[in-house]
Amino acid sequence: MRPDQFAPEDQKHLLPQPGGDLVYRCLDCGSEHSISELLYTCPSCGEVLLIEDKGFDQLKKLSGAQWRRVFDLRRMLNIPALKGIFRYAELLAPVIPLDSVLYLGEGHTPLVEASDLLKGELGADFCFKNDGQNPSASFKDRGMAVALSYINYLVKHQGAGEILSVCASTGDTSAAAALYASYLAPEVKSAVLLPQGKVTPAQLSQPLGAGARVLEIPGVFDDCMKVVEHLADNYQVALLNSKNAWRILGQESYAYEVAQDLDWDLTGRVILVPIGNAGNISAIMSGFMKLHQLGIIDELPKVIGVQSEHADPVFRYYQENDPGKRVWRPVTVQPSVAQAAMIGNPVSMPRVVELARRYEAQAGGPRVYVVQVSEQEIMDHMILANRHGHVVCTQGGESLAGLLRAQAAGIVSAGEKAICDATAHHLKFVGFQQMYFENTFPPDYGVKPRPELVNRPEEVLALAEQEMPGPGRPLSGEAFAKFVKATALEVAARLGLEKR
Ligand SMILES: N[C@@H](CCOP(=O)(O)O)C(=O)O
Repeated sequence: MRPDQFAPEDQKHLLPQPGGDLVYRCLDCGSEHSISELLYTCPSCGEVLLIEDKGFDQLKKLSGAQWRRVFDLRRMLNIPALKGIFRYAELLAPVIPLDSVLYLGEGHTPLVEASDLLKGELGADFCFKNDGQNPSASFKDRGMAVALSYINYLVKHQGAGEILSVCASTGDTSAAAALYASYLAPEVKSAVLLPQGKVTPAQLSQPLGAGARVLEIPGVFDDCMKVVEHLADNYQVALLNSKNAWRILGQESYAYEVAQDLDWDLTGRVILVPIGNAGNISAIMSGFMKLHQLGIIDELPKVIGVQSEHADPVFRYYQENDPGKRVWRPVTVQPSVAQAAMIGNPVSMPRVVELARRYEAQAGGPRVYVVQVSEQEIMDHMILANRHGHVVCTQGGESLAGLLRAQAAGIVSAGEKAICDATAHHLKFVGFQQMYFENTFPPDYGVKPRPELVNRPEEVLALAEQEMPGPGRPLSGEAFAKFVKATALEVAARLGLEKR
């Protein structure tokens, strides 16, 4: 619909107006810094930042019901800038005018209900939110849409010159960063740093295809991240990891979409999200808190972070119940099938600690948990989900495995319903499925296939005394008819088909 087709009283708030009073706020010393330049850490104390809207209370001029109506009506608009996550512009980055919004089709990924059979088998009530259905096939596109829209705004309206964006990545961030940056060529160029051999072939192909400089570094993601942080501290580059607080704003849209798709009713809902660099869980908590503060939702859902036992620093941190006694200790990661989350020193840990504290204060009690799962559980649950109609990556398997652990631990109770985050597209991680089906996992993963979950192609290649077609050697006439009949007979026998 066009804006002029809406009722006059609805037109007033239909199109977001540039506004807000955004500042970087340091999570440690509390100092405030202008957003006129790109900052990643506090110039006063070096801690990570969040972007805060000092004008947020102005949004309370509309009631929760009015905001719900605005966001619901915007669904009907055919304005590209509002088709994606900027539908929630006032909550994300209201300083960015619509003419600078970069929309590549991100957001509004589906909530897919688990089948009754799968729910019954697992004894759990849940759906997946398929964030693999974003343009570069992961949730990172949400964050990039805001970070690159802001860069676009700086270039278009603030006279910023050429920008080189950099990021470290386990595969998804680099794919998203390269894609969004390439849309803004030639003003924006992109370089990505990858831990050599620790990114799947599909993920490696993505930044290459988008024309980014791809630099492979020895070590793991944490090593690449340190190099990128050094670059950002010492050179003219735009850092696109979630250390960049604009990324966090974009990823809050996950929470807004979940709430909207559930008709803004989060009663008895539980959110399961894998933790890697910890930007996503930070964003999700922040997003739900904003909705709650504006009266758009009445209840804050439980948020459960999930980590593999091969990369579990956040889980370990929260093992200590007494907040005063918790000690942050990065870990050395082991090979993990949840490769996107194979991170031992997440840059957003200070955000997690602070936002979880605020979340629970706002909710009036415990609402944030972290559970740990095994590599075996991740693989088993990814495959189990996928053979019940889902398109779930290893991180999605991690979310589902986390749900079952959370149920066993009494964190999720009967009657509660979970939303499991499938963070990326399954096809990025098919190598792990193949290793499972072929039983070729290197021992350090600790994964053995469950026979009932294994699936292998069967060859129907050579039939006795039957001429078969080959590449560049098609059959024709009588020979082709005989081939079709003989092969169909063989297939029917293997499938146990009865003749009509
Ligand atoms: N899993 C990530 C790691 C970097 O995360 P970010 O959200 O801080 O960019 C990836 O895909 O690279």
